[in-house]
Amino acid sequence: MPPETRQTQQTLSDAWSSRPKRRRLNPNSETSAGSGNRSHSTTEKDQAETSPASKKRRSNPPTTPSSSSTNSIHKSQTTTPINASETRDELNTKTSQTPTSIPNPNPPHLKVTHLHTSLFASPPTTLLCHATNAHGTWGAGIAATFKTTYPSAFAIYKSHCASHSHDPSLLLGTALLIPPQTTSRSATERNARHWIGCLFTSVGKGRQKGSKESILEATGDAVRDLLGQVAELEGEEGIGEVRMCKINSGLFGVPWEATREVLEGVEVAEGQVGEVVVCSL
Ligand SMILES: Nc1ncnc2c1ncn2[C@@H]1O[C@H](COP(=O)(O)OP(=O)(O)OC[C@H]2O[C@H](OP(=O)(O)O)[C@H](O)[C@@H]2O)[C@@H](O)[C@H]1O
Repeated sequence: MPPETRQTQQTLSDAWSSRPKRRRLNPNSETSAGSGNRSHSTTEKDQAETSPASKKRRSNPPTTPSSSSTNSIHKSQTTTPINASETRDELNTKTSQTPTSIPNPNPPHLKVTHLHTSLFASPPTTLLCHATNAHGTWGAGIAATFKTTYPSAFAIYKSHCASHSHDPSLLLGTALLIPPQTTSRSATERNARHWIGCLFTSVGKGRQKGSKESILEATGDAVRDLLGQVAELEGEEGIGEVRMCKINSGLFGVPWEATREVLEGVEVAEGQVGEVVVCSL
C-alpha cells in the first residue's frame, strides 16, 4: 500500500449553530433495536472489542478564562469580593488560586484531517462513519459496500430504521453507533473489527433526499450526537480513530467543502474525540 499522507485542515468556523438536542437513540442490536435507551448496540450476543481508548486523540480544551466572555455560566461565577484589609500577598495568593474549572469561552472545534486511502482499509477498532437515510437501505454508493462488507451491521441499521418507521424523521440529525460484529457470518466483518457510525443526514434518498441546507444542518447534529455517544463509551469499549468518507458528497449531492465547513464548526466538549479523519481515494 502506498504511504498514507495526511493533510491537516485547521480552518475553524463558528458559523454553524446547534439545533435543540434530540432524544437519545434506542439500542441498536438486531434483537433489541427500539426497545431501550442505550446509545450503542450489541448484537448476536456480541460485545464490542475492547482495546484501550486512545486518550491522546481526545481534545483537551484550554481552561484559561476570559473576562470578555458573554457566556452566562461564566458570568455567574463572579470573583470573591476583596476585603480592603487584605495585603498584596494575600491578593496574589487569591489570584493564584483562581479555579480552573470555569467554562472555556472558546471551546475547540472538530479537527478535520485527510487521508488518501480507502475507508475500508482502516485498522481494527476504527469507527467508520457514513451518511445514511432513515429508511433502512444501503443500496448504492459507499453504503452498498458497507452493506456487503458488514452484513450484521446492516441488519442493525435496518432494524433501527424499522423501529422508527412510524416517523423516520425522528432519526434526522441523530447517529447510530454500531460496535464491531465479531460473530458475524462474514469473515470480513468479523476480522475487520470496525465500528460503524451511521449519520442520519437525510430522511429520504433519491428524489426524496433532503435539501442541501437540511442535510448540512442534520450533519452537524448527527456528528454531535455521535461524539457524545463515543464519549459515553470510552473506558468500557475502545474506539480508535474516527474516520469517514466525504459524506453527503455523492448521492446526496452536497459539495464536500460545505460539509467540511460544518464539521469544522462542531464544538468539541472536554473528553470528546477531537479529530475526524476523512478518507478519500
Ligand atoms: N472506499 C472508499 N473510501 C473512501 N471514500 C469512498 C469510498 N468509496 C466511495 N467513497 C466516497 O464516499 C463519498 C460518499 O458518497 P456516496 O454517494 O456513497 O454517499 P452520500 O453520503 O453522498 O449519500 C448517502 C446516501 O447514499 C446511499 O443511498 P441509497 O440508500 O443506496 O439509495 C446511502 O444509503 C445514503 O442514503 C463519495 O465522495 C465517494 O467518492
